[in-house]
Parts: sequence; structure tokens; C-alpha cells
Amino acid sequence: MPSQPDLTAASLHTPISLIGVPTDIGAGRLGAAMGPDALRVAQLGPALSELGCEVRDLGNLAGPANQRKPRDAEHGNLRNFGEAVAWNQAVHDAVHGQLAAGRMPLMLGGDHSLAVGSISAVARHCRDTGKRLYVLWLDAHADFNTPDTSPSGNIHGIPVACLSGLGPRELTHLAGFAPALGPQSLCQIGLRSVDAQEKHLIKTHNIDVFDMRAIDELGMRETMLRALAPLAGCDPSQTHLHLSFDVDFLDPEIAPGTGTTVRGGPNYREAQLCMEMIADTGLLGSIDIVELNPALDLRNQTAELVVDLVQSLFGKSTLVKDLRR
Ligand SMILES: NC(=[NH2+])NCCC[C@H](N)C(=O)O
Ligand SMILES: [Mn+2]
Ligand SMILES: [Mn+2]
Repeated sequence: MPSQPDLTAASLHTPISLIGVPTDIGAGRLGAAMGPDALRVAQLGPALSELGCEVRDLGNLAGPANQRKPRDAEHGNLRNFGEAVAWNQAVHDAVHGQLAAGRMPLMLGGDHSLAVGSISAVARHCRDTGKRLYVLWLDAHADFNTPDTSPSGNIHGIPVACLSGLGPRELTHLAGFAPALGPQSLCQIGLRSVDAQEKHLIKTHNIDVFDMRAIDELGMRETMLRALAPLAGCDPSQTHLHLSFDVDFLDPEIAPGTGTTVRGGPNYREAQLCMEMIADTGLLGSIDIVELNPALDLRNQTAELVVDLVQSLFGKSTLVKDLRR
């Protein structure tokens, strides 16, 4: 029997701020800008209140309009660069403000480019407070392209590189320093579609990766034990765990509502176990939910699944003999 986690730990009691980021400026197709509302329709806020969390919905951030442009040689051959920078500045400021106020920011995306802003803000907060930062990146993709290697020019494919200090200064230095994230502070799980040059970068940067082959071989339990091992024994008051959850991490059979599906992802129970083991750490300090695309969803089923999984991050459990939940 594994030792029981201390469920009185901080994260269960940290008040939550929902922050809508209605943009798909970094994605190849339109629709993720409607993600925040789909999560609200699926009752994300009430689902967390039901678990005893204090939840405040701060509404949607404002940002530039979705004027989609072609790749632009002046901006590293990326698409919609200026707009993505403006959105990320807004995200950075909002997240930093909520953390400073002692609240847990939960981003309702929006495409994955927003993670540059959110994680930069978390990194800045951790530097200000002397906390140790650890990021779990759940995704079918590595999002480790640079402007030079990106096959698409889509900015949602480059956030991990930007956070690692590779990319345009406007995105690498949002926190005021770079890199926002050292390789020891990042672990990627669920990868199954990684471009050749991304593989090279992951290797040279020595990023911890549990790809789908690892999950197949180890199972989700052992994968998560290993992914969370660097946090063993950490003092909750000195440690900040950030979860960046790309909906395409999930198998498209259960989560069709996202723009870049890749088959062969975690199933419902594997995803639940993953969330429950993250919850058990008691260290969760901030979350991105990204790439939900209601235009591609079926009767909001992907949004409802995400709400179900987020409930597991906050203590909903299938453990029968644990009366604390
Ligand atoms: N956040 C995502 N869904 N990213 C998909 C990235 C796909 C591809 N690697 C690219 O750079 O364009
Ligand atoms: Mn992805
Ligand atoms: Mn992603």
C-alpha cells in the first residue's frame, strides 16, 4: 500500500481564479478562442466549488483581434507574432497578479502559445518568493520548435523553446529574465508527434520526456511515479507545481474537440490516474488548460471530459476507502 498523501496540503485550500484567454492566434485553425466559454458551459467553476474550492471567475482577458496573417520573415517567419506577444503579455500580467494575491490561476485557453505568458509569470513568482518550480507538460506534441525549425510558423508549436530561452526576445524575456525554465524544471508526458528537429533539441537540452512508448511500457502509474519523483519530500510551502495540459494529450477517441489530434493517447482511466497522482502531491500551484476547440467537438463532450479531469486534480477520487475525500 503506498503511503497516503497529506490531503490537508496547501493546494486543496488555495482559492482558484479562472482566467479566460479567448485566442487561437497561435494555432493553425480557428476555434480554440471559444474554449473558455465551452468550459464555462460545461460548469467548470461549479464543479470545483462542489469539491469545496473557493472559485472566482475573472472573465476573459482582452487581446488583439484575430487578424490572421501569413508567415512573416521580419518576425522569425512566425504567423501573427505581434498579436501573440500582446496576448502573452496580458496573460503574464494576470497570472503574476493572481499569484501575488495568493490565488491559484487556472487558465481557460485558448491555444498553447499562452503558456509562454503563464509559465513566465510563474517563474517570476518563484524567483521572487524563492520557491522551486516544476512544470508538467501533458501533450501529444513537444512544442519545442524554434522560429527556425517550425514547419508551420504556428506559435503554439514553440512555447517550450521560448521558455527554454530559444526564440524571439519578446517571448523569451516576458518575465524579465531568460530562460524562464531550466531543463531540470520541466517534464513532458504523452508525446507522440515530435518533429525531427524538436527531437534534436529535446536531446541537447536534456529534457525529461515520458513519450507514449514509455507509458505503454511502464504503465501510467510508474510513469507518474517517475515524473513526480523529483518532487518527493519537497516542502509544499517552498515548491510550485505548474500543470500545462494540452487537450490533445488525450486519445482523440475520448477527446475529439481539439485542432491537432494524434491517435494513440491516454484513455479515460489512464488520464484520471495521471490527474489523481498530480493531486496527491498537494503541490499544484497553477494550471493551463489549452487547445480545446469547441468547433471540432461533439456536443461539448471534450469540455465535459476536461471538467471531469480537472475535478480529479482537486481531490475527486475513485478511492473508496479514503474517507477524507
Ligand atoms: N500546441 C499544439 N497543439 N502544438 C502542435 C504543434 C505541431 C507542430 N509540431 C508545429 O510546430 O506546428
Ligand atoms: Mn499538442
Ligand atoms: Mn501543446
